[in-house]
Amino acid sequence: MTSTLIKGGLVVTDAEETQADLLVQDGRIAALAARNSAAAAAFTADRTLDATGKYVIPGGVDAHTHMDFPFGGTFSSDDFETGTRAAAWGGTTTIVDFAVQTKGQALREGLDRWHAKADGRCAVDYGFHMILSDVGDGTLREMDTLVEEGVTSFKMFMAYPGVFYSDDGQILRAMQRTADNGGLTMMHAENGIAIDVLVEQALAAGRTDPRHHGEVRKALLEAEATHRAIQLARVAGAPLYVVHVSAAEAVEQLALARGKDLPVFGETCPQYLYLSTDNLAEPDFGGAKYVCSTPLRPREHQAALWRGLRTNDLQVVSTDHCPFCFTGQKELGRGDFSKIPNGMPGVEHRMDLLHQAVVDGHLTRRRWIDLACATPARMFGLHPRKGTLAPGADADVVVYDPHAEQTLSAATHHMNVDYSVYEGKRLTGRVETVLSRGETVLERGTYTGRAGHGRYVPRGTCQFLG
Ligand SMILES: NC(=O)NCCC(=O)O
Ligand SMILES: [Zn+2]
Ligand SMILES: [Zn+2]
Repeated sequence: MTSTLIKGGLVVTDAEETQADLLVQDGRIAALAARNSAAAAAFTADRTLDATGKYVIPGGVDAHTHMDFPFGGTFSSDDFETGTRAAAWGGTTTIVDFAVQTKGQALREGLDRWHAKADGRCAVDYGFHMILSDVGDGTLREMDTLVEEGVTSFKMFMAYPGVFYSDDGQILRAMQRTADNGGLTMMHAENGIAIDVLVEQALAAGRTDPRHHGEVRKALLEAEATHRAIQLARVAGAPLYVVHVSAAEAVEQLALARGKDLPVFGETCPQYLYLSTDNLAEPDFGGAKYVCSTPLRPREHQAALWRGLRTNDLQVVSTDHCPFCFTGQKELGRGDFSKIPNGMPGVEHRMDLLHQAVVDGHLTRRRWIDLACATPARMFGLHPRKGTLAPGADADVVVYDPHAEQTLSAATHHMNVDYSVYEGKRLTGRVETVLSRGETVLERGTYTGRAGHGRYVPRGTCQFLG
């Protein structure tokens, strides 16, 4: 395997920023040395990448994607091949996707199915969480085996009754199991039973447009479920990670719990930071493009999310990448917003949108890398192999041009979906070159990766727990 010297850039990790050169050998980071030092002068490699004026950062870790995911009678439109290629374009070199337990099935069947979907098709490395949708004695026993195998996190849903929903008893049992086996419960925190009542009432009153999706999925019902999940986790003595937090009131619940030193963590996504209920109200059924759950909120919620990211009441930004084409998929919900498949595309743009947050003064550069690389790697047992630039780590490296200008558009993105939720949005900063385990998958804007390069990564347990 070729060795690569990345020279002249500003190396940014969650811990420090240094003018340093970085040597990659055999797929790993071999060494870092300060610019112009004797150690740097001694570096030799088969090829040199000039990163002058650029940042050299760890490859992104997106801990929340849904490739080829069944929802609302259809499947998300990116499979593992197209979705991980788009991830590579955007500087994300590891994804953690959600394998699904179908009702009546063993976890093993669901996990095997997800391995079959991904095996030999990925451009970048990947791991799996497991969605629990049928918690009984067998499922509880299987959770222990999965943790030992490297599937160390389990998503449960307080939403979607009749589909993925678990009741409080099932949630408590699964949490008790993780208290013993070291797993981490990831919670979709919305009161789905109450939401379904509001959905029924809205449809009966003729309120069928996409914007009503946002109106019935109330912030208070996200906050209530977040509060309940935290109390159940306390009773179980288990840690909790709340996914796709969008409501200010839910951030408040996380902050209260963290103020008590409870092992409670939270994730938000770029769509909640940049989009709002204004998008859900776009005419001619255009709002359907923005239907996801938890839903987009009124703009006022964004300040609480940015603050939560700064104060560490929220620790991770993932994408919840779950794209459905407008034509033929989102359209399933014309005349009934509850039939619009939930989810939106995003895996390609997370690193750039968070860099824009640095440009806009919401985050520091190191916090950008912390939220997008280091903390998701630690949260899901991948650090220091992933999420940082240190000797011995996988050489997942991005050369990032902080001055390049770009305009996001469906015409130029690489995700397999026929619209962009950020159509026309201008960003400062762009991924230039990407290495995945030392192999170049993107070189100055030309894709050089291949399906099958990406490997399955078994994970350890959450590294924030004592
Ligand atoms: N978020 C969403 O709308 N779709 C994907 C499934 C989930 O994460 O709840
Ligand atoms: Zn969810
Ligand atoms: Zn999701």
